[in-house]
Amino acid sequence: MEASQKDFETAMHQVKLLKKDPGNEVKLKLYALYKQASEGPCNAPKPGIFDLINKAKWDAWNALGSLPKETARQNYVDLVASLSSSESSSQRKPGADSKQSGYETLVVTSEDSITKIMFNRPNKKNAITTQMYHEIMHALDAAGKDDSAFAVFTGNGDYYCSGNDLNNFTNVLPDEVEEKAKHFAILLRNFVDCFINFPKPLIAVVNGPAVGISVTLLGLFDIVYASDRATFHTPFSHLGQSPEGCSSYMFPKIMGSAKAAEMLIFGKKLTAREAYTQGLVSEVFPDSTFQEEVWTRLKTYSQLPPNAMKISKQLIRNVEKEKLHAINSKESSILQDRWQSDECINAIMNFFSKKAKL
Ligand SMILES: CCCCCC/C=C/C(=O)SCCNC(=O)CCNC(=O)[C@H](O)C(C)(C)COP(=O)(O)OP(=O)(O)OC[C@H]1O[C@@H](n2cnc3c(N)ncnc32)[C@H](O)[C@@H]1OP(=O)(O)O
Repeated sequence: MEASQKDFETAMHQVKLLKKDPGNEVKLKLYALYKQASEGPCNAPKPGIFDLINKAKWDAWNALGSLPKETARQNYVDLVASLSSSESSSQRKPGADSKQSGYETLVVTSEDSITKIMFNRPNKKNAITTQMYHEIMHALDAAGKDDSAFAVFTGNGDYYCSGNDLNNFTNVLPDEVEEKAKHFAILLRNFVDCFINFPKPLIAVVNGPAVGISVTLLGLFDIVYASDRATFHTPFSHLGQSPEGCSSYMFPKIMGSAKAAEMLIFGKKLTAREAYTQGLVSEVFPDSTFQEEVWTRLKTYSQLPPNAMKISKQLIRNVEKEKLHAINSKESSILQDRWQSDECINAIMNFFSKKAKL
């Protein structure tokens, strides 16, 4: 299948996550393909002979001649995929129980055929920064292709995750608000798409309170285990925002529209038991034995035939995939407007002036 504009945008994000410098030759190739894919054949004036860097870039772009934009886009996506996958395989020893390097906001490990992706900003209650969104997308992409049976998300410290890091919205100058909102909407859509598309069973081990996007995404997980200390809170109206992560569709489907509305419109916080009763959580465990019980169970499940589990997950989920992509796109575009509203801007300012704690 031909690479879409969305694949192209995702690849552009992935390039920023490469840890190793791919070298000048590859960088020139990436530059040339990017220009060809976004602007078509080289139309810029040739730089002067002593302008070595710009001349090298111009030469690389010009060398692509009349290569169609779509082919350039595909080649760009393929090149980035090969750079990312060679980087992740060189970071991992085959068959070893390994902590994967290259992540700053996550701890990603592979053990017992399980890829564990742990939010790792315990001092900030695991709030998700822009960097963390990118690292999660990268980790999911790698986990979808590695030889693990399934992927598990959990949090380091007392929280599972406090949702979007509200600092993502600070330090934005008034004339940048519109552009930033557009940028975040694209990031959000790409981020949630990675969960919709994840091909293997996706499991959440909710070790403590969960807020915002870390809750809404649970509707796209296959199994959710929760400590009895966990709570589930989606304070979108308090923040002048609106639901994401496909929760506007998945939550009413899971718990019925009356219960979903209490959460998504009024921001009602659920206990783990309530979330279980409403079908968002598969099982609740006492906090004192949570880690031991859950991981023992997951290790047993991870020995089941991986292809059978993958196929079953896809059978369950794929019927609604297109619908979920459309819902994600709609939710992201509504949020793009919300982030520019006075309601939202005031709510974020209140959080940082500590007037309003959820
Ligand atoms: C690309 C953009 C995509 C956006 C997608 C849309 C997503 C939407 C959402 O996720 S909405 C939900 C956003 N989350 C919140 O509003 C939670 C805000 N945090 C709180 O209300 C509280 O911090 C708490 C209830 C989670 C925990 O309270 P408490 O136990 O009293 O701890 P502290 O408040 O002292 O927190 C410790 C430390 O962490 C910082 N922090 C916690 N959560 C966030 C956050 N979401 N964003 C930024 N910072 C956060 C908090 O400020 C403290 O920092 P400090 O020690 O003061 O430096």
